[in-house]
Amino acid sequence: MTTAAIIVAAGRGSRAGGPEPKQWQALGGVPVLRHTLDAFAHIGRTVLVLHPDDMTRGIAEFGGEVTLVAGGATRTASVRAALELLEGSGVTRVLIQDGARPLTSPALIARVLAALDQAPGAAPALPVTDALWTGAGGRVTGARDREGLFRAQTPQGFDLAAILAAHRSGPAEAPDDVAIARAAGLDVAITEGEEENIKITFPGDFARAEAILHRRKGAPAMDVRLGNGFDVHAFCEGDHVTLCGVKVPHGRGLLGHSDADVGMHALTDAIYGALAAGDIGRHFPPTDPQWKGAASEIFLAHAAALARDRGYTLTNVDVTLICERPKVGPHAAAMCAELARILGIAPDRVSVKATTSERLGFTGREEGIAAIATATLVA
Ligand SMILES: Nc1ccn([C@@H]2O[C@H](COP(=O)(O)OP(=O)(O)OP(=O)(O)O)[C@@H](O)[C@H]2O)c(=O)n1
Ligand SMILES: C[C@](O)(CO)[C@H](O)COP(=O)(O)O
Repeated sequence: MTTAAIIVAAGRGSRAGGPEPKQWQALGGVPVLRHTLDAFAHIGRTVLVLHPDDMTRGIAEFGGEVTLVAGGATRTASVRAALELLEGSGVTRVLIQDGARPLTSPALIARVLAALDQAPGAAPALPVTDALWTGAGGRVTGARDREGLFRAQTPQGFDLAAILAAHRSGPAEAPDDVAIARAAGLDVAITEGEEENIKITFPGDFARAEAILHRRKGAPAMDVRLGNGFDVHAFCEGDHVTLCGVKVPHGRGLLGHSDADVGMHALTDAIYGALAAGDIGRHFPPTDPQWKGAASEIFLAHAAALARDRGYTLTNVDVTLICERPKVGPHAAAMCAELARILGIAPDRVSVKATTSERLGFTGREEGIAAIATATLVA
């Protein structure tokens, strides 16, 4: 019996976002695909299916260890390309794996292979344990029986001749290869899947996968990130300043492209910093006229949403405003409440305080206000 792994990685990862398709993004310092290939290295022969645009990179990074083939417009077409390539190669069975599932364990692969000895198809799955509802318009409209329902995973293993024939005669598109196999009447055994055998699908899955990797390496599961931010705005003509979302009466205003909320800007940068996601200017360029006079709440809400999307919880933030005047103390509680509202966290996780610079420097000369901020994110 000669087995080959087929790793399909020709998708564009549109739901995961990021600067490049998810299979190329870093996980534990190397591309997601590196982990997936390593998990199947012991199988001996691997066919890696890549998007035509990625072939040059694929040859450079993995050319020496796998057979490369260009994928199609759908996952089904990508699998088919690899199956056709393997026909007549001497391979008798295949394990078809999502490139975006980097944490598949040797034990799970062994279970699929063992089940393949008894059936022409075998695939890992986990029973549905949560209650199942139907819903519409944000309301529960009914319930479904979860008995006998499973969440499908990969690798899905098959007799090569049987699954190739099923693909040739089957639907052009299907959710997975088990669906293709079943449409052709093949018997598919269910083997035990694993909660950690996740497919990277959404942005937050990267943080989940990182946490699993850390735990497997014996490192603490918790990913704690700290970011800092600093900002300065000069005084100008005006009758108030906006600080941490609160309008504070003052004999001067603050100069800036947006509403010049120096405290909120420092905090926004602290969150971007913790995420290693650049700074406020990268996400909201000052050259873009649409941000002229904008409420800084937009920037802070964006940074908080980015943190949530990546799977982080904002555990606390701390802002220090540096100015001689206006006096911040009487407004600090309102500022904390406003920041907490925008961030979607409890007010007791938000601190706003102020200090003077003892009349030294530009803040001491009352030429402007400076702010520093810290944010902690945990996944
Ligand atoms: N034309 C395609 C589409 C998907 N895949 C692969 O199939 C696996 C599972 O698909 P999915 O998670 O849906 O990946 P994408 O199609 O890349 O993601 P999205 O739907 O978010 O764009 C991935 O490893 C993906 O690269 C593929 O090889 N060829
Ligand atoms: C094949 C698969 O991974 C089984 O769970 C899945 O069907 C493919 O991914 P998608 O997110 O459904 O496109």
